[in-house]
Amino acid sequence: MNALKKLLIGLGFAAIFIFPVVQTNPYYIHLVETIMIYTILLFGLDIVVGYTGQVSLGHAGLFGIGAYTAGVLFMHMHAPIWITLPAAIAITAAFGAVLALPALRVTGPYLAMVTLAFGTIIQILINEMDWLTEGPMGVRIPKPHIDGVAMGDEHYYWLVAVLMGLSMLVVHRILKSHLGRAFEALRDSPVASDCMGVSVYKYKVIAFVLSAGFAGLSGALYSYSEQYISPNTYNFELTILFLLAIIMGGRKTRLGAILGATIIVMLPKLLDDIHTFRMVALALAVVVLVGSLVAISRKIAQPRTLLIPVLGTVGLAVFAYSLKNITDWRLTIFGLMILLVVYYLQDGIVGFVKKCRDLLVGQRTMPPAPAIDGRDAISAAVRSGPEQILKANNLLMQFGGVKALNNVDLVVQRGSIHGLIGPNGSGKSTMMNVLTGIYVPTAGAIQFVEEQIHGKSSAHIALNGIARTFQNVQLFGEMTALENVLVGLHHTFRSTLPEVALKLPRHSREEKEAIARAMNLLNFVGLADLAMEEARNLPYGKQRLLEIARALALDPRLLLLDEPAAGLTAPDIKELVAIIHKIREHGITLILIEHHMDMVMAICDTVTVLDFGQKIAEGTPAEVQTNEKVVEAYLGGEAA
Ligand SMILES: Nc1ncnc2c1ncn2[C@@H]1O[C@H](COP(=O)(O)OP(=O)(O)OP(=O)(O)O)[C@@H](O)[C@H]1O
Repeated sequence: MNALKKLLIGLGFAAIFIFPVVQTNPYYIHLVETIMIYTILLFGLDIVVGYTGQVSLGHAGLFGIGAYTAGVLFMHMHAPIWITLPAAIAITAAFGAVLALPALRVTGPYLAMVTLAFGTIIQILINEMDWLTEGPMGVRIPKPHIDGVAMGDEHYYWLVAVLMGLSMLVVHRILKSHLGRAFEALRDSPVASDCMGVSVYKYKVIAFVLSAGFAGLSGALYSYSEQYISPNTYNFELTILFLLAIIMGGRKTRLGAILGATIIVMLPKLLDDIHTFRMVALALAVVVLVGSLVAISRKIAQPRTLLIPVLGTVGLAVFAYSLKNITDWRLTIFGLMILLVVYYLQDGIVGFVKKCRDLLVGQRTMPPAPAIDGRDAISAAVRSGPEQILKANNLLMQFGGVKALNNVDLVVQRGSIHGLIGPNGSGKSTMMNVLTGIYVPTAGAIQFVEEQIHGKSSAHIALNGIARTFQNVQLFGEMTALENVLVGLHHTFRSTLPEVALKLPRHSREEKEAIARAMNLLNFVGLADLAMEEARNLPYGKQRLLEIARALALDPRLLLLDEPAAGLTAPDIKELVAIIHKIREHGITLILIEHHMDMVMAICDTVTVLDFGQKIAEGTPAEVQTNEKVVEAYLGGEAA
């Protein structure tokens, strides 16, 4: 974080703290307090929605659990706030775990469906369980007492402000750590995450439980703030508002959460009064009109694309001044404004402002890459293991009637480069997927080093020494090259969530060591200069090299390269071949799938040839090249 950003955050918090001193009207103090309480929930929701890319429709329910934990503990036991807040966090996080553990086992929209049902059930339960929650009557809960004296409104406001600041710090630290990188990686490419030893299921659950914890804290603070809670508050509409707040503010930014909370709290209030609404509509129209004129004059955008937002906002302003009464139109206007923002600002307001800044001021320069310390990037341990490092027996992989692998045996010698070739559809990629646990073979066994690995998860296999690259590059596009390699180094971190949140020495040390190691790995494949560039912006050839560096971060004994030269230019292929030789010199065994025959014949020690899922030949490149079956099946045209 640069000095200017720190200064702005400091000033922002100073303004929040001074607010109740300069503005003593309790109505406004309460409004800002509500924004801060919602912000805490949105910090957590952004972990699930923005970082892991899941949709939760149950955060209003979780918010309700937090509120009722505080309410019920106070009502039945007169528990003080220092008990109700931690209890709300723990109980809501536990509910989050109960929800997430089954829902996240499967991919797809299950989390959305399960959380939707959960939100509804929670509201019904709160209503029905009068013996605990007083049902529709609701629960009254006074402001917290300290030493027997009730806190004043300002003091409670400051407590909320401190807790929001702490939440922001904790969330920021988590998201900048190996945990945050795991969340982001699993959204960008779940299959690559699993193959980097970062279990998609485990980290989705962790993200959801964390998020639920923040919803619990937010709910408990809300109950003291409102001093009365009832089941109606925690409805589906509130869940949608929370989601919209993330989308409108901008995902993956703390400022986006603050902005989103401000919008969902303030917008309905602004629409209460026709004069305020007119002013807002006019200001919006002027901003959009001037912004569009600047964009068109600088040739940043086409007039055609800006027509609808300009007409929409100008139309809204005209409509505002022609209205006599806003009451009947409130919801429609609210919905239309949200639609406009969601449709036109897909990266949210923060994302839009960043884009405008980049366009008007120019892209910001890349921050400098961390230093390279010159240590060997590859650990010596990768050289160990039995002579036959991989033994696959009678592998059968059946998809319906298709036998993608039909009783294939494969033995790979330690320290060799083993080529796997065959015509399109012969089963090479299926073999990679079976070896890395993406597919569980229908029959057969795989022994890697001393362990039977068939049926084991991809993350387990990755952590036990088999790394891979992908035929279609599977990088974590929104992360930098350095962060991509750091995901590969996830297995080197031992620090726990509290250590990350409190920034304890072990975590700082691990992060420093991982960054140094990642820089050495990037240097190994010649990408050190591009360490701070986002992976999606790298040229294609460099992306393939980055995948190799990321795979090497796992300290693999066996590295599987799936068509690494596909789509590369001749100089890129030369660079790639040099890197493959270097990897082998370090003692790492390689399996190489390639269609570039000259490359396979030049660098492989042994070549296995597949055709229609069966092994038709195996031997040295020279033997394979002259094998009749191979010539017929694969090299037929060229040989002829
Ligand atoms: N998930 C799947 N479901 C159904 N069929 C599959 C699946 N994966 C592979 N196959 C089938 O298995 C066969 C082997 O495919 P595979 O992708 O392993 O071949 P390949 O040798 O890697 O081909 P290419 O060189 O084109 O990548 C093909 O007939 C393919 O359609």
